[in-house]
Amino acid sequence: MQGLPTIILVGPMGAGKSTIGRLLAAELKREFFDSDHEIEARCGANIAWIFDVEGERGFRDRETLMLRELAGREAIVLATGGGAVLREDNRQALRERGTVVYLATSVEQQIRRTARDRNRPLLRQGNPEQVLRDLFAKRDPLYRATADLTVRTDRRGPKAVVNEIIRRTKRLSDPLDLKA
Ligand SMILES: Nc1ncnc2c1ncn2[C@@H]1O[C@H](COP(=O)(O)OP(=O)(O)O)[C@@H](O)[C@H]1O
Ligand SMILES: O=C(O)C1=C[C@@H](OP(=O)(O)O)[C@@H](O)[C@H](O)C1
Ligand SMILES: [Mg+2]
Repeated sequence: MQGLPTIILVGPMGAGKSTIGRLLAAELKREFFDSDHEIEARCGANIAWIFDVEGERGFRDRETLMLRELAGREAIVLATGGGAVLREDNRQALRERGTVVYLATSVEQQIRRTARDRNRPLLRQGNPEQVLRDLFAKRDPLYRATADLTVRTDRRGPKAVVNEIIRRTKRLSDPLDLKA
């Protein structure tokens, strides 16, 4: 086996994609990319500003271009934003280019983990709990349809989640390695 293919993390806000992606890349000695950070760097503005000025549609167009570009890189770890699975084009690009891992978590944990962050514009309109529940209903089937495997992140810390991702992605790439 030539090592693991690119690992792509999908899932809702506060599931831990950015945090776990960075740790996973360090553990695997891979380059790490976070599509939101790359969009911000290229645009010279933060996500909240892009939503304010260009609307969600403008952000999604930037996201689609960035995902296509990043998914083309070899053997990286890629953390996506929570809405990356909304467009069929995105889902296809992610599925084609790597092992996709759905980081799943409870709405209660999402609320705790996102409470202090001001850079998630979707959580600044209306009641965050209701917004997160509505997004879950719409997006959970899309995360499942895109992902090769699902890992829960609500009941353990990032390091334990990283270890489970490594163990399960190895098994996917090399099913006959019974030690994995
Ligand atoms: N498994 C976890 N256990 C505890 N806290 C976590 C876990 N994963 C992420 N966090 C914390 O939750 C917050 C949001 O995580 P983040 O990586 O930004 O999520 P995402 O990129 O999926 O929106 C951060 O403060 C992070 O430290
Ligand atoms: O769920 C979403 O639609 C979004 C999630 C955010 O990323 P995180 O999931 O990393 O918070 C960011 O891309 C943007 O605010 C939109
Ligand atoms: Mg993130």
